[in-house]
Amino acid sequence: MFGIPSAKGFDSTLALLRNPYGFISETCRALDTDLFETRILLQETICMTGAATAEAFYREDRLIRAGSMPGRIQKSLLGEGGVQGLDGAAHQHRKKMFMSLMGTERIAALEGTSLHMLDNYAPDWEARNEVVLYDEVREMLTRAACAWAGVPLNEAEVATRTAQLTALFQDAGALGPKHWRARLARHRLEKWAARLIQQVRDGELQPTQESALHIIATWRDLDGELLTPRVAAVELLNVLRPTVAVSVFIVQAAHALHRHPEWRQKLKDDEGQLEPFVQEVRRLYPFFPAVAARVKSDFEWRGHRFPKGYRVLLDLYGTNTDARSWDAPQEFRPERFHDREVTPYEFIPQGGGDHHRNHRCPGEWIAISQMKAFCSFFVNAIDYEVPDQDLDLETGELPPMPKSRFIMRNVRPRQ
Ligand code: HEM
Repeated sequence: MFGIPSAKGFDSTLALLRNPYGFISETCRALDTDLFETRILLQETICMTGAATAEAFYREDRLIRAGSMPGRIQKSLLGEGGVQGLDGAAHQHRKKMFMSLMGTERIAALEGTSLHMLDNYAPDWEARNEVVLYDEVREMLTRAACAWAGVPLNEAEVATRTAQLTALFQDAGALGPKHWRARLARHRLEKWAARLIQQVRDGELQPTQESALHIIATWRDLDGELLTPRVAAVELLNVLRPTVAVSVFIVQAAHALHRHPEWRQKLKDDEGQLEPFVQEVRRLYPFFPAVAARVKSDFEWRGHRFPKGYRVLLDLYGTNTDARSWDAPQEFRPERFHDREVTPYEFIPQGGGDHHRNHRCPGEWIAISQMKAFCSFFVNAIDYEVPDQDLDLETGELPPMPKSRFIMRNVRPRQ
């Protein structure tokens, strides 16, 4: 049996914070390995990258999620008691609730709602000299997500809920006041969402049967009990927050269209190119750096010993850009998806493995369909200019966005 190689130094927390998308893969390359041991937040941690390690990571009989997330991420981004921290039968049962929201018709309904929003917003964009795309899309997706989920949202609330839902994914990983802003946003959103759940249970609100609000408010866990209002609130936010977060992918897609203008014409000529284009954005633009689990009991993998209780981090970004799986991995080449079946372990921007059995993101179809709808709108429905601005991705931020948030000027309908 071989020991797992160790990273230099006593603790790698700072190195990871400084370089969240490169630390694991670069350390692996330096050590000529695909996994190594270190300490993160003073805890023994095994970091891994690449498709083979992803396959090992999604062995849920060996690696569990309970207690794997740092408390500060739970108190801001994820909330407590939600599906992310469940294991085994309890996880699979709760996951059914999310998967039941993802039927083809429901995904199409959300896409239709967003397209309707775009039609409503476009005349206003035309009337203004400039628009900041990220701000517009976040607000549109807040409206669309709430409408689709059966959540009432009056006009006076839109700006506040948009800002709060954004704080959950944009400020959670930050240090200092931004992080506290995310925690405050979570506190307020959970109170709001718990009240909605209670109103449905009391018959004061009657969202449609297929809406997320109805399904979550009436879901029963394996013990036959309704979710507590607080846990149901966490799960409702597990639908609203990430749907608004798709705005990041949409801005990244607009950025890719700008940096690779030849793709505008390709997308116009052939809508079959939309899917490879958005898949390449999801592969190459950084979003979530890694996911975490914990070793359930000692096991061996390829001769390496994984001791019980160790935290394990799987490098998502490094796996999506691993030269062992992808030719010229740092080049933007949507055509690589034309004739390629990807395994559930080499292309993992939203986690890997099986959607039903593992913790893989149930929202992948939403992300893909929303990105396609917005890209199609950008190339077929409007013309716009992209004025000089700082379009470098701000890698000190999680997720990285262009500093300018992508300004569009002189938006007009396509003739
Ligand atoms: C913005 C684009 C999105 C990204 C980058 C993203 C990313 C992720 C990642 C990395 C995971 C963890 C996978 C793992 O632990 O193995 C995850 C899980 C999850 N995502 Fe997403 N996601 C996105 C959109 C969505 C959407 C639109 C929804 C729902 C409407 C959603 C709901 C969830 C839920 C409920 C989980 C927990 C699943 C489980 O623990 O079984 N996500 N997502």
